[in-house]
Amino acid sequence: MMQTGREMPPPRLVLRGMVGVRQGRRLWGPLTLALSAGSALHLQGPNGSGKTTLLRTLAGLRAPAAGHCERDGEAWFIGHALPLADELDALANLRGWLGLSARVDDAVLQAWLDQMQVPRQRPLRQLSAGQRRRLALAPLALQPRPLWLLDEPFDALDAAGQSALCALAQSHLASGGALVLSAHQGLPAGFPACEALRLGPADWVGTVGQ
Ligand SMILES: Nc1ncnc2c1ncn2[C@@H]1O[C@H](COP(=O)(O)OP(=O)(O)OP(=O)(O)O)[C@@H](O)[C@H]1O
Repeated sequence: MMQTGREMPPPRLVLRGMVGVRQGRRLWGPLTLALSAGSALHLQGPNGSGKTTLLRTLAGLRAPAAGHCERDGEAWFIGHALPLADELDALANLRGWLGLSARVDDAVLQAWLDQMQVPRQRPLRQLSAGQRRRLALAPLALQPRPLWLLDEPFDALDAAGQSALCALAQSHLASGGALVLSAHQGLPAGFPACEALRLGPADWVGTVGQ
């Protein structure tokens, strides 16, 4: 059956003429784009090109120098700095992090930590970098939100951790979510298809997805 515009789901994210500036230098934009449900955007560019700045702006943690963005529903922003306490164990950290929006049963948290092989009763400072990055996948796995903003999510993850993230992304997009991510090393083979956006101080107008 032919779909009319009316029956299409709303885009998960819309940017209108958004410009990012740091220290008086234009990093990117103006960016004008719509990211549809079920679609993924891969931010590309060398160190310092403004990928983190854009992700933080999309998360609402930073104002753009011009233009604006609209999100359809809540977003998870998973960046380099995580809201985790080094002296608490993984279980206590997840209770605090996820409990800010809705309580998740301890049994569910424990089962997930075991499945991801993240030690749950050791202070976080004793975990490896990869174990911490696995922990950072918990919100994505345990609390659905329509938009994911992921800054270098594959950093420090081994092959099994990468596969877990690929599977999460597949099911997120299949259920109508959308995501924007940065990834220096390219994306693993199992990751869903992404549109690429190379950042720079130039006009970029596009639609990602239908
Ligand atoms: N807190 C800050 N104050 C001032 N300038 C900053 C700050 N954070 C980043 N910058 C500058 O903004 C520019 C973009 O940085 P950003 O971290 O967004 O780039 P990136 O593409 O994510 O880099 P990388 O690939 O190295 O992670 C850089 O020139 C950086 O020096």
